Amino acid sequence: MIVAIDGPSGTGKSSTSKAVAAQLGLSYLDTGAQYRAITWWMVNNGIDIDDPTAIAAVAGKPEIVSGTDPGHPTITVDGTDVAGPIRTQEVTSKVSAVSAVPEVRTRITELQRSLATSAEQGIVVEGRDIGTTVLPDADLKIFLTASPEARAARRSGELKGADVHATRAALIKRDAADSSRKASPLAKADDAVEVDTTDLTLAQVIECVVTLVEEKRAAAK
Ligand SMILES: Nc1ncnc2c1ncn2[C@@H]1O[C@H](COP(=O)(O)OP(=O)(O)OP(=O)(O)O)[C@@H](O)[C@H]1O
Ligand SMILES: Nc1ccn([C@H]2C[C@H](O)[C@@H](COP(=O)(O)O)O2)c(=O)n1
Repeated sequence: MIVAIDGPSGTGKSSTSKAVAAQLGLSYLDTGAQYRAITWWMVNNGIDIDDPTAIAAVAGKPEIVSGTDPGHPTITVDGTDVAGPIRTQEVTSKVSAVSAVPEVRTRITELQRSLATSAEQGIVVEGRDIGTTVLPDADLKIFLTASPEARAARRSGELKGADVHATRAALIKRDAADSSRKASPLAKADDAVEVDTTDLTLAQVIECVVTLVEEKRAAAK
């Protein structure tokens, strides 16, 4: 069972995917963390983020390893645990530029496909282009949405004290960059089920996705 969960930032992809995977005994892969990890490496190694040619030239250098246990997801770069550093404002503001470079996407997509095919019990993979490009044959594709207001309120709650208007503007900017890049943009696959989470609690979204997975499993028997 391969489940692809895509959508803009703050729609609940990570929280939902982790919980669904844990509940159903599946592995879990946060592909955004991989793009953040390669961005962290670029920043740490002084690569000019505004120079796609410079990024492309070194895209194959860092070794990125993702742990896929939904109860304890991990991410390392060249053996260093970067779970904390990849969530800084600096990385968040630069990740769209780095992830738009085709050589970066080719590299990370290979990693994602290899992890998905080696997950013996199945896997929930979340990101922006999983249903359209990375795993177009996924058994179930979900596209989560939510209003910018709801997403900004969720993120501001997480980043205690953050201004909700600035948070809303930042996530709209990142979504626009992720949706308009040439290489594998953020998009809903034609055969994805769209779930608008604006007025749903996280528990309701998890229940909805678990039901969709169980229906797929039953239909496959
Ligand atoms: N339905 C919901 N109702 C209320 N809060 C939610 C809901 N879904 C997620 N959240 C909260 O919103 C925040 C963002 O959720 P999450 O990180 O899962 O989103 P995401 O889509 O993975 O975002 P990103 O793509 O930016 O990583 C978290 O604090 C999470 O607990
Ligand atoms: N499949 C993916 C996943 C993520 N990205 C890029 C675009 C996002 O802005 C960034 C960080 O993702 P997040 O941690 O917020 O989920 O990574 C992508 O291009 N493709």
